[in-house]
Amino acid sequence: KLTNSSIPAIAVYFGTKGRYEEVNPHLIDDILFVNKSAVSPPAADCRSVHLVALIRHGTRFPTTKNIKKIHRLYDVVMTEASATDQCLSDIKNKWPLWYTEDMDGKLVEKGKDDLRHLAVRLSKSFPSLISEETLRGERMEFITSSKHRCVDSIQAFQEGLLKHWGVGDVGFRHYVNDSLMRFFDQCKRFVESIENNKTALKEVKLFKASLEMDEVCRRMASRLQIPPNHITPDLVEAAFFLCSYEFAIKSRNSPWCNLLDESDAQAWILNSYCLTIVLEYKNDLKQYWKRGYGHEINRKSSCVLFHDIFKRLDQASYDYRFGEVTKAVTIQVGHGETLLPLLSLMGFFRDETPLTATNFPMQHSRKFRSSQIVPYSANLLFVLYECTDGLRLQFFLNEKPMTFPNISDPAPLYATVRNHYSDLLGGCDFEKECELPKDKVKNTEL
Ligand SMILES: O=P(O)(O)O[C@H]1[C@H](OP(=O)(O)O)[C@@H](OP(=O)(O)O)[C@H](O)[C@@H](O)[C@H]1OP(=O)(O)O
Repeated sequence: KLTNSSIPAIAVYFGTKGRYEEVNPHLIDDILFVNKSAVSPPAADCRSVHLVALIRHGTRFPTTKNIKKIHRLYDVVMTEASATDQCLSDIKNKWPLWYTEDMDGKLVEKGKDDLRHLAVRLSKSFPSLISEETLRGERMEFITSSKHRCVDSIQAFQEGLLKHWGVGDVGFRHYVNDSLMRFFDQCKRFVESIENNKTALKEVKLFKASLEMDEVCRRMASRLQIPPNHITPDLVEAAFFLCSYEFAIKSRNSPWCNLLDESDAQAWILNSYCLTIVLEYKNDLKQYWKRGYGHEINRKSSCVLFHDIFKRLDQASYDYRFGEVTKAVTIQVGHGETLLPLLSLMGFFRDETPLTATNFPMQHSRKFRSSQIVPYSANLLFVLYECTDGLRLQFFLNEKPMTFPNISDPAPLYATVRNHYSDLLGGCDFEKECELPKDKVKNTEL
């Protein structure tokens, strides 16, 4: 078990490379703990009848792209750094470079545990829905993205349930559905205008060339005693990622973290030059412009998933009115890039001022903070309850109840939620939104 001193002070800033435990710190002491009052029905006369869970895969290795950057950083530090402090000596003498390119984003053992434990907690939270009986009655469905880390995650989730229920193999199945869980790959407009368009992330590029980032590079160069122009933003980021990966994968507070640790962090925060918060912002800029509010197509590419979720809720609500709810649970596993567009489409974590390269100093209290929203095994839950006055819907992010944007009731009537999203429900057509603009179609045809 980790003690507080083995948790890097900067772990809450790791963004999409952060541990789930950082957003739910009570899990550090008891990974199976469930806050019963947070997940209990909204009123005594309510009973849960349907649940849709959208889950990000668990802790994973770095992608090949980032493993290459880690190797470059290691080479520079080993050949050029001349500082004489303990931190550098630990890196040079005690830290073996163990990342290889074939690890490419695969799920790690801790990642399997993330999903096994989440499965147990969700079963404890919603015992009448996520139950052996529901499973045996074929009222539970498992859907995943085709990526190895997601398939391995859904299998770990199923293992967690079996162990919790104390039963042997029950012939769990899962369905791969990339149209739903990797909609971004199939949305031509997104691929053309964001993924393959160098200018789509220009704010990220500009921020990498900003004064803040420049200062961050200079500070790291001076810490290592390396000529300042030899430390690039990519290398500083590699050190940040290394600290986060070592911690998430191996639960180690590695010497790379000490390199980033600034005892005078508070003062630097005031100056906007704290290494960690600058790097956190850089990552949030990527998420914002690639998966969030930055470009409309980011959000709209998730229309297909949005409709699928409401189709399931509608079906449950229809069944409820005319008999018994047949399907009880859908568990869907995907990526950060599955969850963030959907959250943005639904209006969560929207800041009045867009995140840009130049307004970092005024974004300290921004809502769009990926560390809080999409750590490994992040999850969105839509839970439908039957209550005396009708069906009600509750939304949870990372097992904590959240209100829908502009609806104050924590568990509004399902009809109210449908009404709130009526424009999206009546439109938001994936095919239409994802069509290439006419001129682009011509270009590709030529
Ligand atoms: O910066 P990396 O290479 O880790 O980016 C990954 C994505 O990770 P994220 O930016 O969310 O931290 C990864 O998302 P995940 O939820 O599956 O971890 C994504 O699938 C992958 O394509 C990488 O994106 P990129 O296009 O290389 O930036």
